[in-house]
Amino acid sequence: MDFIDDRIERYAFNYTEDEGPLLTQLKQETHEKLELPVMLTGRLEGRLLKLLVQLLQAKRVLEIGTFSGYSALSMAEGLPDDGELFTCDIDPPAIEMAKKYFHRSEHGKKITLLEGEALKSIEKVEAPLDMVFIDADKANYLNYYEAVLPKVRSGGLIVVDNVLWSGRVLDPQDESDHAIHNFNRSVHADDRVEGVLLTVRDGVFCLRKK
Ligand SMILES: C[S@@+](CC[C@H](N)C(=O)[O-])C[C@H]1O[C@@H](n2cnc3c(N)ncnc32)[C@H](O)[C@@H]1O
Repeated sequence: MDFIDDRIERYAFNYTEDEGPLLTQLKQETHEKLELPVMLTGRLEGRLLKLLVQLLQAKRVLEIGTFSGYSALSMAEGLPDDGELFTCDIDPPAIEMAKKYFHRSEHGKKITLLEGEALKSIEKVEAPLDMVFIDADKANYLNYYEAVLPKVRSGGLIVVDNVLWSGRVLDPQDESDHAIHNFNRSVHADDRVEGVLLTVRDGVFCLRKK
């Protein structure tokens, strides 16, 4: 994820709202203890997710791919006290760390963590959803999109991470490259949504359900 100039990335980071001490600590512990800490969204995208939740005045949000809980806690911050965020993952060490931080956060009470395969977890979450954040295995992106779209209310948002895949979408080679490129093409041609592909971090597709 090094296709944006470091100085520009740092500048954007510095002029984005602070994430607060708990999320900074979560980020540090993720880097110390979990594999692939680069998967954590971080301050720039985390604050964007919180902003989107606030702008939508969302009350029900679903996340696919919790990891250590950074993006879940970021979005939960934007929810009202009676808001609900469902998030799911299959990786026990990541789930354990996420639970610890959900417990420590004042926003943790809004979060329900569903353990197991995402497609099974999606079935358990009832409509209507105001926003969905897709950030798990890339090969299943279209499956997740199709599974959540009927549950999203009209005017709601599906936000999809890593859609530029470090620039590899320009010349797809392996299975994940092709999966993401095909996902981008499919949703762009889908009349049920209107989309904007943001060049934030590794690419963030914002798809508004008509
Ligand atoms: C990119 S990370 C999520 C990062 C997280 N949103 C954040 O900002 O910190 C992707 C996560 O998806 C999870 N995952 C991968 N395949 C999955 C599946 N089939 N069902 C549920 N979770 C899955 C992985 O265990 C991993 O924790």
